Amino acid sequence: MLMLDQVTVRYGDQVALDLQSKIQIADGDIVGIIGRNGAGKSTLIKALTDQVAYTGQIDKPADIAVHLQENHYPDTVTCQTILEGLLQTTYRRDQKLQALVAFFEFAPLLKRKFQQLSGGQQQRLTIMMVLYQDAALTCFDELSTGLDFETRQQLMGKIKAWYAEKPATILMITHYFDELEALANQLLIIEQGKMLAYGPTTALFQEYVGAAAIIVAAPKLDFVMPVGARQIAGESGTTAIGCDSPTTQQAVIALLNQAGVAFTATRLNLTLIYLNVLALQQTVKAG
Ligand SMILES: Nc1ncnc2c1ncn2[C@@H]1O[C@H](COP(=O)(O)OP(=O)(O)OP(=O)(O)O)[C@@H](O)[C@H]1O
Repeated sequence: MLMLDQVTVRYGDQVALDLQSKIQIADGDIVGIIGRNGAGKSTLIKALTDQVAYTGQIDKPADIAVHLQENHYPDTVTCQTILEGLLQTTYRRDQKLQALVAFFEFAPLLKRKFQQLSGGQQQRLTIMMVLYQDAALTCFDELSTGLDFETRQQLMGKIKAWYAEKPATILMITHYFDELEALANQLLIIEQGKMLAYGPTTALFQEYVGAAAIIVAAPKLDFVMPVGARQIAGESGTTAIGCDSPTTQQAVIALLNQAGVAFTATRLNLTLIYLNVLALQQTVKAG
């Protein structure tokens, strides 16, 4: 169990994180942490791992593994030497490391130097070192930034498969909501250092979007919404419709089909949760 209570971090005069309430994360939860650039996401991980001073209380496991945004390794030695040096082991005699290297299909790259790897391969090396630790809590900070869609999907698939049978708690910061959808069961939204929403992804969808939603790739629609359906915040150029039940969703779908309009139907969409949490906060501020 991980618990953060009223955690505040200051950099000089600036308050970078001010969580104001209590956050409890259960063992085995995979928590996606999202928010704009500079929201305080990395600062939260830094507080958890004692890289910055904080006020408030944090109860955490003794062993935490962290994947940082930036990783630098020596240029002159091979990846195998980096692995063996940092993990203090010998590849030939370490079955756990061998299994990890096989799982991440890294064996052909062991003799290469770090700078001879592609971005995705560099990430795989770092991820292997993080996973090797088998920590009770693992934090990933933007591990797929700069990678192409396919490489990101592959990495996420690997991480998901690796943890499928393991009781690990994971915090994952990312700007790619699609990759969280497949992985996270909890979502923490941070904005200007404050917690805007935290809870199971399904419960947040229900609360901020509806029982179901429809996304139409057009900024405007020309029909009257059925009862129980309402336009909600969506990505620009699209119209998002929140529905209070699957039946309402079906009614909207029937209208769209009649009008010959293409759409996507969804029961869980993190982008819609995020945009509607932000929209609600702006309404509260304005009011
Ligand atoms: N060492 C530091 N000294 C001073 N200010 C800092 C320091 N590190 C971060 N900040 C500031 O604290 C705030 C939160 O930064 P943080 O890195 O936690 O944001 P983030 O949500 O992780 O952003 P991003 O998505 O861009 O990585 C920002 O305004 C940032 O400029």
